[in-house]
Amino acid sequence: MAPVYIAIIGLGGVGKAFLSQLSRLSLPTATKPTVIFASRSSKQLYTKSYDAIDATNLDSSSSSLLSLPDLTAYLADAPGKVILVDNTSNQDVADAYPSFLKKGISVVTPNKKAFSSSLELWNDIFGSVSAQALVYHESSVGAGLPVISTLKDLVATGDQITKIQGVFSGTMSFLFNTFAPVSGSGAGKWSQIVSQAKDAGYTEPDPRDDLNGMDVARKCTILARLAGLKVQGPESFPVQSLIPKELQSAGSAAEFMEKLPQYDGEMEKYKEDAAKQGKVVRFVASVDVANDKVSVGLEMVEKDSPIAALRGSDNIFVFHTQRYSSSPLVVQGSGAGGEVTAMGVSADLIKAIERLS
Ligand SMILES: NC(=O)C1=CN([C@@H]2O[C@H](COP(=O)(O)OP(=O)(O)OC[C@H]3O[C@@H](n4cnc5c(N)ncnc54)[C@H](OP(=O)(O)O)[C@@H]3O)[C@@H](O)[C@H]2O)C=CC1
Ligand SMILES: N[C@@H](CC=O)C(=O)O
Ligand code: NA
Repeated sequence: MAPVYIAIIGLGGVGKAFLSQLSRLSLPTATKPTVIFASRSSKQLYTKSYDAIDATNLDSSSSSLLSLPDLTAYLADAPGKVILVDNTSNQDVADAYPSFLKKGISVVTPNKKAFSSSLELWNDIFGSVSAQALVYHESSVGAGLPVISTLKDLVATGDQITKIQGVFSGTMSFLFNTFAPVSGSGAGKWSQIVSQAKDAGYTEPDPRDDLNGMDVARKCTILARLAGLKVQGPESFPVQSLIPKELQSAGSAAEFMEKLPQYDGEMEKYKEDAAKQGKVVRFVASVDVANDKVSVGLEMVEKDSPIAALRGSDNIFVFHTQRYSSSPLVVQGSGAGGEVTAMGVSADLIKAIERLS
């Protein structure tokens, strides 16, 4: 059997957790993968002769930097099957998936960018998939929760999706569950809780990508496309941003975080408005397949609703389908963080290896 090689791009919160899970994967010895390439934004580690590398040594590496086309050529010439694990949120890497796939390199990733940008890129990616070049992206929605696989199974077995709704962001869930809990007055100011979410590894590399609603909009785009809607992209439907107007053009993420405390009052107002109605405010998403409508934004929800009952960084995905019409299929649990996201990536890797073997 040909050896299986892995190239890992991105060793941040998810990448590091993935690396530690990789050493414990339950696979037959003959199919155990060998890591031949690892990179961060300005470091790469590999050898010309495709030797096994120790990715934990990446920071002391002096390997010369390969461009994405050079990396594609390097991996395409490897003497075995190659799986690229993209643990970045980088658009350029995502844009290169069709080139990797066309060269027989499979892709496993939690990166949402490739699947939620233009429909053209989506079609190019899935048009480039073959028996030798697979794509798995479970953790791009709901981290390791079985959301993509469940939706694909429903569709592949002939069910009709009517609507998918819920809380699709670990960051937003944590923020509102902490800031506006069902009982009590909340555990701090909005900006402090945003910092906690960032420190816990729930946010995107730039937390503004969560707060502007785009992370949830990207997940909705992926789910909508898998459910059969031709959504053009995350900007083609209404998305509510929680970024204060005055900070929309703030420079760096650090600058944004520094100024955010000045606008804590805006979120207090939402909390108070909901409390006056005996409700709590939550960031809710809806992919209404039957009516071809997608929306993302704040809603006042009843305190005894399943959405209000979420804890920590939990997500909830409620699938209403033709089969699950009287009682929806619900997927719920921790929806962000390095370990649970890496679990989805590692499980995808196992599936890819099993299918390639
Ligand atoms: N964290 C979570 O809970 C979840 C994350 N995801 C997705 O997982 C991915 C990773 O998230 P996370 O680990 O939290 O993010 P981090 O910011 O912690 O890590 C990102 C990593 O990508 C590297 N990187 C960025 N651009 C490039 C590039 N062009 N070439 C090589 N490396 C690059 C960074 O390098 P450097 O170290 O040099 O900065 C860093 O190591 C994202 O797509 C995110 O949306 C999905 C579900 C949940
Ligand atoms: N930033 C995202 C990470 C997972 O996709 C979130 O908070 O859900
Ligand atoms: Na998932």
